[in-house]
Amino acid sequence: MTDSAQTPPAEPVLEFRDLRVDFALATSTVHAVRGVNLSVAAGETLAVVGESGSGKSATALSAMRLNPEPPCVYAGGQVLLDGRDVLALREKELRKIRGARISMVFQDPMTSLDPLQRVGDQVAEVLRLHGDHTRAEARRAALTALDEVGIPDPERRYRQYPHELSGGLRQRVMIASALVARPRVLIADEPTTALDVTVQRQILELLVRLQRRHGMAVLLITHDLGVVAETADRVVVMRHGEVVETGDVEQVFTRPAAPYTRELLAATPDWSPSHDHDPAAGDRRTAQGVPRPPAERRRGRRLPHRPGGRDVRPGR
Ligand SMILES: Nc1ncnc2c1ncn2[C@@H]1O[C@H](COP(=O)(O)OP(=O)(O)OP(=O)(O)O)[C@@H](O)[C@H]1O
Repeated sequence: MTDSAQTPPAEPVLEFRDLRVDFALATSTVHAVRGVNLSVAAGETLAVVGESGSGKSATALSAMRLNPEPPCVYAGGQVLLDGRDVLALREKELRKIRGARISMVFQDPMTSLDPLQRVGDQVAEVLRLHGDHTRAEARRAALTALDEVGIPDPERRYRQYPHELSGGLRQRVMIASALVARPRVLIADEPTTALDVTVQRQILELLVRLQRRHGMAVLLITHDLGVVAETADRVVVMRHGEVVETGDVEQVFTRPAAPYTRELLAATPDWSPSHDHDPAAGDRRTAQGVPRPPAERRRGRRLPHRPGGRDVRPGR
């Protein structure tokens, strides 16, 4: 979320170099990621879009070496986090960086939160795992994190279990635990897909705010081109495990170079953020969570209005 016109490109925090990821199945091998190169700098949001099965999640999970092995085989390339190849680290070293230097928010917090543990303790545990925090310090930091992600009455919520929270609050808890250790990189894989309309918007606004405040590098995986237009600095378009196009969001959306990007944009004629939302009209575009951007973003990033058409989730 930088102004790329004014700020020179910063050093990448996370860099994928010719990454190749295979899934070795019983009768065949899926070449899920076929030589992907991309990088994200501090304070930057890079969106990854593409049809279902194009290798977005397999790429993102590689940044934490989280693809299940087997069947996953890292068949080539590097994933450099602050210059160190994550794929060459031992499990013990990986545990140190996961959650501390790089963390991830998934689509469904119910699968990531422990149903039997109080949510506040789950946030505090990240610090207990990674730092030399006392129990009291970790608790205080967790309360601050819950407050920062906009959870009202954090003292009370701290003691609750995941099932006692709404989907939106659970996603906020996930974001709090992803960010409590102040990672350099946040990976958000369809972070709002499971949420309802207004909550989607709130969560995206929250991510934008936190990203700006902490200057993290954000890798955002989404099917929603409206979200990309509003929140990302650059975009990578993937297809069949390869990057087909990459560039500044405005440039890619207004002057797409690859035929596939043009198809993707044509299949989603309503991605422009310049529409007004009318919930009564059942606006599917907004139903996928286009956040209302801060004023300066609206000024800087207004993209051409494309009247008509319905939003189609590419590849879905
Ligand atoms: N754990 C796995 N085991 C076997 N195959 C997998 C596994 N994970 C991914 N794949 C395969 O790798 C390819 C890329 O999948 P990936 O999940 O990265 O796509 P995606 O672009 O993130 O899709 P979606 O948008 O639907 O999440 C697909 O063919 C998928 O079936």
